[in-house]
Amino acid sequence: MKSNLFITFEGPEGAGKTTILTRITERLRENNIDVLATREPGGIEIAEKIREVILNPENTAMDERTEALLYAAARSQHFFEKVEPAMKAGKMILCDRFIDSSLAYQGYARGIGIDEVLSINEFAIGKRMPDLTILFDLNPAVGLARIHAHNERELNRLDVESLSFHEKVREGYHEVVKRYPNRIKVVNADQSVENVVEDVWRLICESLDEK
Ligand SMILES: Nc1ncnc2c1ncn2[C@@H]1O[C@H](COP(=O)(O)OP(=O)(O)OP(=O)(O)O)[C@@H](O)[C@H]1O
Ligand SMILES: Cc1cn([C@H]2C[C@H](O)[C@@H](COP(=O)(O)O)O2)c(=O)[nH]c1=O
Repeated sequence: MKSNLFITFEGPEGAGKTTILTRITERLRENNIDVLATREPGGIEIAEKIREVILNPENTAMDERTEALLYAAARSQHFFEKVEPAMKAGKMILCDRFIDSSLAYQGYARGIGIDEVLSINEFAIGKRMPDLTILFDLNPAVGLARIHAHNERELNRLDVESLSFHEKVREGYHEVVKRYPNRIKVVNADQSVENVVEDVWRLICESLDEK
């Protein structure tokens, strides 16, 4: 069975993407599937440097178009340096965020426009889209409360946006789902970690069966 699927995890802050990605990676490896787990923005040196610029809370003057272009630049470097070669080597890719984050955050919530942000991303990565995207759907207030309660990482420039911004991000994701109903599968992220892992595992197995 071919297992070199490109799978992305999407959703608002604190939805559990990183937690579940780690658990699913372990389970895939136990099943002898060769997996590359990576993240955006970042995943390689140049893109991690761009991440520091985008997410630094001191960069309050950053224009929203600059922000969208920096995410697209980091994506281009990460995709061609790391993701595509790994896919060609037969690996399954699990990527924590990808293009749909840009469509929801910059395109919809920032108000640049989903089509406009799509077009700069088409310049960055061509028409390469994931085989499967899992949207971790959650009330953003719940996700933000998780981040504040656990206090595991510093808050970044996007985390500290208003609750209404994060509510728009969620709406933005649902607009993006309407555009790509076959690719994006929605999971209820407001349940136990175990239940979310099982829902995500089932979706990945279904995609593998279809391949
Ligand atoms: N299903 C869950 N129920 C309760 N808490 C959870 C659940 N999933 C993850 N968490 C906790 O919520 C916090 C955020 O989780 P995680 O970092 O995985 O989210 P994320 O979606 O990757 O967030 P971000 O995009 O903001 O980095 C962590 O402390 C994690 O332990
Ligand atoms: C890829 C991408 C990300 N973002 C935002 C979403 C988050 O607020 C941060 C990344 O932080 P995380 O802890 O790694 O989830 O960046 C965005 O606005 N647009 C994008 O394309």
